[in-house]
Amino acid sequence: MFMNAVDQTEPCILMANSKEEDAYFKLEWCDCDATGFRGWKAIFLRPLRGWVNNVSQFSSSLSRICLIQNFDWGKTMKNEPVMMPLRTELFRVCKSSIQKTTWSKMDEPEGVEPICCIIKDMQSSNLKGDLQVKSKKFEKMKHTDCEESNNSPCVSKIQEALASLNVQLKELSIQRRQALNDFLDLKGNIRVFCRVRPFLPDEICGYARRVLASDTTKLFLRIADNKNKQYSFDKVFHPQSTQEEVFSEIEPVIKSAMDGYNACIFAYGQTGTGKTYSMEGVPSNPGIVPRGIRAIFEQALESNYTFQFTFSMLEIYMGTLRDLLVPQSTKQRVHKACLSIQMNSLGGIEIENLVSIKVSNFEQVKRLYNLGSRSRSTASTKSNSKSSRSHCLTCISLTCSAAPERQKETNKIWMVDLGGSERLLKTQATGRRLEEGKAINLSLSALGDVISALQHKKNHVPYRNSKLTQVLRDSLGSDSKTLMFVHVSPKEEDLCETICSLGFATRVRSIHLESEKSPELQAKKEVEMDKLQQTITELESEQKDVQREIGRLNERLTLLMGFDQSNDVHAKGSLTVTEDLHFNGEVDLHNAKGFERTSPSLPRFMKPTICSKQKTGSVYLSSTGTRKKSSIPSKMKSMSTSYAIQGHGADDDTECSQGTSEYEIKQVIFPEQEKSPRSSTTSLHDGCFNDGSIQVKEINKIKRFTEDWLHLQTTGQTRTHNVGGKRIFAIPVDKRNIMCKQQNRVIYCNQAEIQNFSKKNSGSTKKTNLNGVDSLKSIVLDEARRFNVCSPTDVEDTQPDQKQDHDQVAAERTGGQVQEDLTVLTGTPGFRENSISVDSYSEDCSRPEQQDNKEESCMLFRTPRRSLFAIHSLQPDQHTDLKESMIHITSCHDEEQGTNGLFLKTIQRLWASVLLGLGIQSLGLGCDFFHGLLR
Ligand SMILES: Nc1ncnc2c1ncn2[C@@H]1O[C@H](COP(=O)(O)OP(=O)(O)OP(=O)(O)O)[C@@H](O)[C@H]1O
Repeated sequence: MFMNAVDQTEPCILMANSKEEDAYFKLEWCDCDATGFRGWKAIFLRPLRGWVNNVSQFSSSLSRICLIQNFDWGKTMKNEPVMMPLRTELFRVCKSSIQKTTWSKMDEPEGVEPICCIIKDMQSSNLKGDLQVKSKKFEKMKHTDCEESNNSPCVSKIQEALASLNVQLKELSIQRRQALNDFLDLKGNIRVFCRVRPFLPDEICGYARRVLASDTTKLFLRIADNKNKQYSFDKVFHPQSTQEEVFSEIEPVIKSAMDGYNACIFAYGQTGTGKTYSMEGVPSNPGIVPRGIRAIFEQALESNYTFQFTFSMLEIYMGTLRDLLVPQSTKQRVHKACLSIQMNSLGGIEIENLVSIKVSNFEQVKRLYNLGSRSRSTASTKSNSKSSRSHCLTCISLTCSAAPERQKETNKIWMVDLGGSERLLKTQATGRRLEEGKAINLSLSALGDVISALQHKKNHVPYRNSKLTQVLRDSLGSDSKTLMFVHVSPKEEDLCETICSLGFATRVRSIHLESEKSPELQAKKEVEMDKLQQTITELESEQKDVQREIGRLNERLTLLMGFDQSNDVHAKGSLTVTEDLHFNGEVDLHNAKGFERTSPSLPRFMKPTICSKQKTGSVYLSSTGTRKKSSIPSKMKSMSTSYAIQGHGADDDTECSQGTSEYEIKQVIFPEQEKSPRSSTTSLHDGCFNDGSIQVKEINKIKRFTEDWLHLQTTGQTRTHNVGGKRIFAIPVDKRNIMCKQQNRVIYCNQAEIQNFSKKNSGSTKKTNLNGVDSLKSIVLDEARRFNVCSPTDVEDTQPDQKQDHDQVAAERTGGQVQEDLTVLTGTPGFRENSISVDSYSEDCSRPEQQDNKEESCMLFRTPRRSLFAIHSLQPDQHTDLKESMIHITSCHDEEQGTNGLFLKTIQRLWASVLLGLGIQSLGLGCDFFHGLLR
């Protein structure tokens, strides 16, 4: 018996009944382990079938429970009154078991008392002690005797219970994740479905011959009167299948994505077969994308972790990547940022310059999606009056840093509405339509090759053959989940296209066909899948129970302690995505290289290089807190402008990029501010600084500055310049008041003032002296950079021809008029600040397109447009930081004027020396380096 085993200080095996599965724990006597612990340790002995793979993780958490208690069981066993803590401990270790209403004694190892008996015993016995077990489910937590006059024992009990519940939740989550993954593995990580479109109202005619028939997994095609062909799929959706039915196949993949796996969902098929209908749906009947996104948010809310989501949308049009969330117009096409596909050190794909917007609820995504869809390239074809002429890729990226059991910290779901495959001979397309068709077919064929190679587990997977497969590289294959919906038309006249589509499907699904050859294997697989499905459902309901209990205890703790315990590490379980909602709406410009957030005060040479970051892996891991690059083109156009690609006849026009303006994006993210983008200076007041202090004024100045500047851009009065390989926004000085920086201040001045100023300083060709510009500026920018208020503008986003253009402009520079004080806001480290002559901008302004307005002079601001968004999205703690930085700014003002200047300068120098030393050390240069220098 158990007692005897303990008395004899022999290792003891306990049986815990959970889910009718056997879970064994070993209680091991430990004389002295590495931590100095002496006593009984509960060690997980055997994984639950198909649930727990990581035994060491599981056992370590159990061991930790013993260690937390630090209870020497060996010493106390002989003493009956102190049996209670031992039993409490067992109760805790096997807490998942106590939820069961029935306990079986099956497979009991001889001489071992099952844990269920101990727990039953505990329920009936009236033992002394502070724990009363009153019912089978969490009664310990529910009835913690808080009637005591002194709250602290009660608080500690709740905290203990919370800690224990959190451990339990984690275990359940691991088990559920594993079960789900096993389930999807059995189903197949690459699955192919077929959806048959119904006849459309104008296609229905009495003599239409049916060429398609289907059952749940097979599609029968009548290719001649006496010849049928059969195709197998994971599932076939017949014409009457609803969007809900289709989405039921997506749901497990969404769950898997919540567990940290990448996922990719495609809609493939001939033009006009319902790809967009499946992906997007219609307002009355939404498709996979809206349903999927809604499900993601719902699951995040239910989860006990905090998630961050970003949304991006792009299209691949004739082999070119286009950001659908970036405002574009005909003119801007020259300046628009180039999206380039990069791979980080961990093999993750990132698209440099792709705008990704932090989102926190379904409505935001919906509005962004609608904006993006409007910008898609569409055209009228013979088969579809609004045919998509590109592949449209929608991406939701999920980041959850506090969940080690997730597969990846950041993962993504791609939902892809592929361009319609078409037989060019049949469509008789010419001109641009022909080119578009060719490009689509080529990339679809490349996609087929990749999926087929993955299915056959080939050594070489030809990802590089198309932009589409390059973008999706990390979401196709390995442990990613891929679903392909092949759409077919029911029409007889589309038979050839249908055969082509089904041929594609067969190719990408080949491995499954092989496995289906054995019906026994298939039957076995199905039984196993049913079991796993049941397990998942049970685990999910258990998880919900535990989460509810955690929430309840947290509330109780809050009441007792008078503050929100959700910040407490033990109460972490109650945190949900809503926590993150305050920090929404930030336009997050992807930096594929994932620069980590380095201190802006470090000189550039001290900062880790990309290589060193890749070595340490920080490139990938810090991707969420990265410096962001700006890619938004400078001008914004009102929506609804469409343009034709030049050089083609009207018939060839492809509507694309219908001018999603930044203002529109802002409206999506900050609807409450949409009426007056210029007057929304109150949000910071609403945050922390509503005391009217000087710091607040400074913040408001900066905010006004960015807002005015944004306004200028919104009204199209800015242009971009390419200087030193950097993309820079320039603001022409016109008759309206503009802001400029002079003598350490952001000031507002009008045209006349600027001209006066320019005259005073005319003739000089001095370079911008940033040392003299002002400390305020650099500090503000440093701080801004730190919070991503001022996103770095060192975007290498110009096309090669633009770079050339710039070089030419730079060579033509002559003496300027606008001088250093009407100057440049400093940029990111590494920008050749001291070598930038403001002259270039005045010169630049005299280029042909600017000459129309002779009065115009130019100002250069390296502040990107996203500043405004980022300022709005500062979190309260960031406000505090900013406030501190403003205090710093104020002190710098004093420094220049006051008597403490020398002292402060000395401190600054000392600090710089320390940073220098640290930097050198971080570069890994030790004593040898210094000796080398001295030699
Ligand atoms: N399952 C369905 N039920 C009802 N209508 C459908 C269904 N599938 C497609 N349709 C209708 O068929 C028409 C064409 O569909 P859709 O635009 O989605 O095709 P597509 O494959 O995306 O075409 P393209 O490749 O040219 O963009 C639309 O009017 C759509 O509403």
